[in-house]
Amino acid sequence: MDDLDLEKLRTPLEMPSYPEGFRSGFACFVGRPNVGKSTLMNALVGQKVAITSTQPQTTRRTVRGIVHREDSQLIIVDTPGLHKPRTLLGERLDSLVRSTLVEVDVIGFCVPADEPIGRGDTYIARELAAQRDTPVVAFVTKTDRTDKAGVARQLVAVEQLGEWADVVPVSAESGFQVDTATDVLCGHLPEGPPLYPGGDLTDEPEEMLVAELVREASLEGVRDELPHSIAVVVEEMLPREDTRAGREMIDIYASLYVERPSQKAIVIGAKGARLREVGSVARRHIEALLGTRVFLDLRVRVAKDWQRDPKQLRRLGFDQQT
Ligand SMILES: Nc1nc2c(ncn2[C@@H]2O[C@H](COP(=O)(O)OP(=O)(O)OP(=O)(O)O)[C@@H](O)[C@H]2O)c(=O)[nH]1
Repeated sequence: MDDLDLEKLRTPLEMPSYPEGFRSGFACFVGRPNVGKSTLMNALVGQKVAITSTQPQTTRRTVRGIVHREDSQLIIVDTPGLHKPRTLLGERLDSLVRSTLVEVDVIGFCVPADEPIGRGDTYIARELAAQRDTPVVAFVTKTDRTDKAGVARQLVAVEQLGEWADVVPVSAESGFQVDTATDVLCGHLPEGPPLYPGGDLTDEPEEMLVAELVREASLEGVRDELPHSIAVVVEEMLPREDTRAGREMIDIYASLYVERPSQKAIVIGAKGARLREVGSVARRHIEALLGTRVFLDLRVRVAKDWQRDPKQLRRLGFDQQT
């Protein structure tokens, strides 16, 4: 698991030259679960680097997406939804979010256009008011889900929630204002050289991205309580020659951890049908990500109550988040 040390990452790359007035720095999106933070980050970066799901609270990791512009470089840190902690895992996520907030250059506060503002939003707005030194841009997300009047009403409501550097309506789905969102965030970055090489879209290790794609596939269509109980660990990624096709391929061995035997049965499905489906969906996404053929071996294991057990959390890679 990635320990977030933005200061270390601020060390500029040895770049031969970069335009005068170049801006670079870090942004993060906050908002209650399911408001579209990960989807917005993916839209800005132009590639799927954070997993998204219709289930709330699916984002557990800090994934960085990098947006490259002629005149700026925006590094996006994806945070889990800021929410009141319920489990040990929840507490660790919350402290991760808080430590991220003070280290970034600009914060994007997401509120969906199609839902009334609720207690979750006002709770977060209050937390953000405490970040006086970091500019906050409020994004009214998912504008495609309502009409113009609805968006306008939400813009006014969000204005009244706090003091924002800007308020920007955006739809990651239709692409509406996605470029503007980048412009506005980049406008709040300090002047400085690029921090990452040109082509990189994320600095997340490949194993982590692969694990997230498996987890995303495993969440499709499962009941509400299961998503929080699944963790995925990639055990091995072994490149080898595909002798029949005469090109490289990768064998990937991954474990899906659940908390109880009953959950294991759900994930595997009747005669293994669900797990096979999860494997084939995940494999397609992983092949697209890695640009090579993949053999994917998935095992489902039970790690009893891992969300509440510090030792299990450590084993599953959640220890460095605090
Ligand atoms: N129609 C529409 N749906 C969207 C848009 N952005 C996100 N969604 C959907 O909203 C759901 C939640 O999106 P996520 O990006 O996972 O939300 P999140 O805020 O990162 O969620 P957590 O990980 O729970 O914090 C998914 O089903 C997305 O497809 C949008 O612009 N338009």
